[in-house]
Amino acid sequence: MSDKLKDAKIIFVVGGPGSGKGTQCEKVVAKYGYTHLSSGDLLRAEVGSGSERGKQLSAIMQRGELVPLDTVLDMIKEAMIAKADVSKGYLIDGYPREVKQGEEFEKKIGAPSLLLYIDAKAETMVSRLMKRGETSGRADDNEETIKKRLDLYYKATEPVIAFYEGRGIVRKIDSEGAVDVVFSNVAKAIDGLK
Ligand SMILES: Nc1nc2c(ncn2[C@@H]2O[C@H](COP(=O)(O)OP(=O)(O)OP(=O)(O)O)[C@@H](O)[C@H]2O)c(=O)[nH]1
Ligand SMILES: Nc1ccn([C@@H]2O[C@H](COP(=O)(O)OP(=O)(O)O)[C@@H](O)[C@H]2O)c(=O)n1
Ligand SMILES: [Mg+2]
Repeated sequence: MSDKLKDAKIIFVVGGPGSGKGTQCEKVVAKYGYTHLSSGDLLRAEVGSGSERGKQLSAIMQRGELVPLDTVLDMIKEAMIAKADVSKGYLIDGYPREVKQGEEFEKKIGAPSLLLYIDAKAETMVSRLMKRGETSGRADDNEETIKKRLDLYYKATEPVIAFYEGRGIVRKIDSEGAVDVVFSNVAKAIDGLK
């Protein structure tokens, strides 16, 4: 465990591609002042830098596959440490993607006190992502990659939720409705934290 992050309050935000994780995290930042770290955004920033590592990441992400665990975890940890002195807590969005990622996070950083499970139907997620793809500029917001991201989500990421359910820290949030309705339930889950 890292000293600087020893007592940090950590919330994992998990859900399928396009379920609305980023949308809800923005609202949590506005209301609670938490630090939002989207693993996908961190990776896209590395791709955008044009570095050699970014080029390798870009290819993996375009295929809808997972980048190596250590790469993502190091990026998250670095970003957390950079905010350690001012942060009230962290929203870790889009991580863990598989049980092993969660285990490594806990070894290197710390344990989450809550897992927000943002849940929407597959067809809802696909249609949101197709719509977002019209303007997002994201190379992975296309039909073929969306399908792979979804498949991988059900195979690798859903077991993460079951893993943390065993610890009683999962709060399932139905995200089929309007953004503000979803957020009222997210806020209830966070208010329940002590
Ligand atoms: N109707 C409705 N649309 C939403 C809601 N949340 C998000 N959206 C839309 O769905 C799309 C995806 O939302 P994001 O917040 O980017 O989803 P994400 O889970 O971060 O997706 P990834 O970054 O692909 O993992 C966006 O274009 C949003 O406008 C919601 O609660 N209700
Ligand atoms: N922890 C993570 C997060 C993202 N990624 C990669 O980054 C891509 C985009 O992640 P994201 O969280 O922004 O979006 P979704 O795939 O959840 O819609 C994923 O499809 C993976 O290729 C990863 O490998 N590991
Ligand atoms: Mg996102």
